Amino acid sequence: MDTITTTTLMRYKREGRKFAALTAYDTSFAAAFERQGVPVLLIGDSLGMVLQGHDDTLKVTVADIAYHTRCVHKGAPNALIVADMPFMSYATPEQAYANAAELMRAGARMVKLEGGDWLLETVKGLTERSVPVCAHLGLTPQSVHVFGGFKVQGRSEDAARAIEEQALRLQYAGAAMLVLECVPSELARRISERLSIPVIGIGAGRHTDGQILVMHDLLGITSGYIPKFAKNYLSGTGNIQGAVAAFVEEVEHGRFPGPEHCFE
Ligand SMILES: Nc1nc(=O)c2c([nH]1)NC[C@@H]1CN(c3ccc(C(=O)N[C@@H](CCC(=O)O)C(=O)O)cc3)CN21
Ligand SMILES: CC(C)C(=O)C(=O)O
Ligand SMILES: [Mg+2]
Repeated sequence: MDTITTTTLMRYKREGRKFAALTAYDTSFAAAFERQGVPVLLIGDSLGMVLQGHDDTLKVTVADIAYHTRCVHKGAPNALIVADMPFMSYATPEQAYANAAELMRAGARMVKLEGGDWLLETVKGLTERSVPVCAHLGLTPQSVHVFGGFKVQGRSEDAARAIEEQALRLQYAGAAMLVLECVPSELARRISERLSIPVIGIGAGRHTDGQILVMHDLLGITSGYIPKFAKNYLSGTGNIQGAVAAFVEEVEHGRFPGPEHCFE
């Protein structure tokens, strides 16, 4: 795989070429994902749930993400490696700068932050200081206790408009990419059309530029409640390489997600 940069993804977007993304936490899976042509790998703070067994993502530390970023970096030298900034690690711009530096030194090439307008100064400041930023709107799991559960966001007209306007302002502040999680498909379609930066969806319908899944959901080994947007690709293929290849293929051809994985 050629080295993937934000320029590559901007070109995919202009060409209308859909792309796959996966979470990754270790060298061996990262290498397998890169080999199957997954251009974007996220060291997600979902690791607090799928690796550490917590019931939310709030207990994850910068050291945890840095450790797993080092592991993924070794396995996937060419993928665009995005590291989640954990809960409260970007509460002020200064904290964000120090913690983003640690993740970049661990091998990240972009950091992801959850939130809207309150983050505009931080996004601008990080970008000016040479750290590419991916914004994350909609169901932002670090806010689960504010939302009162992992609930679809942007269902009302007002809430949808607020998310759309925040997406535009985040792009204007310098965000290089956007993750939209658990929002109605129509809202995600509108935002993906209005933004020039790549938009990656999870539970956000089929019209975003990219699609991301937590790798454990792709392999069907998530314990407990499985989100509606997840799809087990291992059951249909029988081996991990085949599962990843099937996911990439379905995303690139617009066959994933299907209506059963979306919120209307
Ligand atoms: N295995 C796993 N997959 C994920 O996608 C994921 C994690 N863990 N951990 C971190 C966050 C938490 N996420 C979640 C967790 C649950 C739902 C969920 O239960 N959603 C309901 C929506 C209910 C509604 O408001 O209609 C669903 O039916 O999927 C969504 C996202 C996404 N992330
Ligand atoms: C689900 C993705 C977008 C994420 O933020 C994570 O894995 O932590
Ligand atoms: Mg996350």
